[in-house]
Amino acid sequence: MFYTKLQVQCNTEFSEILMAELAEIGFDTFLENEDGFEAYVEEARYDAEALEIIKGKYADLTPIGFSFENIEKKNWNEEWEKSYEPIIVDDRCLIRADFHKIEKKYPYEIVITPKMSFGTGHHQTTYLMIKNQMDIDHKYRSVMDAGCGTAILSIMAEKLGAKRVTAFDIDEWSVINGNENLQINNCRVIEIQQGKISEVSINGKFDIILANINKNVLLDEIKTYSTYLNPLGLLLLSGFYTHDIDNLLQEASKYNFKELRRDEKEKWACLLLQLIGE
Ligand SMILES: C[S@@+](CC[C@H](N)C(=O)[O-])C[C@H]1O[C@@H](n2cnc3c(N)ncnc32)[C@H](O)[C@@H]1O
Repeated sequence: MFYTKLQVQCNTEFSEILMAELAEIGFDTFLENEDGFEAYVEEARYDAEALEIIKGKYADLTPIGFSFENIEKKNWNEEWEKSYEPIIVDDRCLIRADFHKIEKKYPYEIVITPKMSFGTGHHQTTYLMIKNQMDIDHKYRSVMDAGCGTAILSIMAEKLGAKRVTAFDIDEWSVINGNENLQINNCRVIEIQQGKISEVSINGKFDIILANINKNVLLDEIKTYSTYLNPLGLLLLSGFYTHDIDNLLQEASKYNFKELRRDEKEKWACLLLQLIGE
């Protein structure tokens, strides 16, 4: 069997939406790389016309490049594994796929099977979230993971001692892939739902909310996060650039958040906020 491998060159802000569009036309594995991402589809399901429609839809919004090659299935796993490197966050957490050999033990280890869901640790924002989570006391805390992708942050939360994690994502692939990853990592306290915060079922309040989504969704939802946090609860945000920090802080200040810490990696930002009294 042959697969078509498509290399998509695009601005990182468009990766997520383009992956979703390609998933609609049969692509089922996505891997981010320096230029954008790789997408794979069985050759028989490759639909050049549908791809042209997607190209046309985004042509005026952003420059996008597509190049493709056909790969035989026997080489396909090899190809995919070659381009998926393990990640070490801060010398404390190893994020790897199950086919990677473990060469050194780290205090934390997360196994992620990368499919189409965002969140393998390769993106700066996931890296920043994991790094900052490791400095937050999660023991016996209740945690919300908004926009969970592969559920990588939920898995980290459980490994750090969280007593319950409510995770959700608008993307149904995230629920499927997230649950696979929960199994591989022997997680017990995480529940994943599909939908936005206003659509999923949420019980009680939380000590920590993790939200790595994007600037616009965060600006819209900061108010809602404040209603789900216990007093002095923590909100860890990423998915936006350093130049968006002031905008987010201004919105957060309307709902009694104060900044505890900021971090950045290659222009991507991460903010740790705390809900203070009225
Ligand atoms: C930047 S990825 C982060 C994934 C993962 N949490 C991580 O840190 O790697 C953002 C995720 O949020 C999801 N998403 C986008 N808008 C959302 C919304 N309004 N509510 C919930 N999830 C959303 C996307 O489907 C995507 O999986």
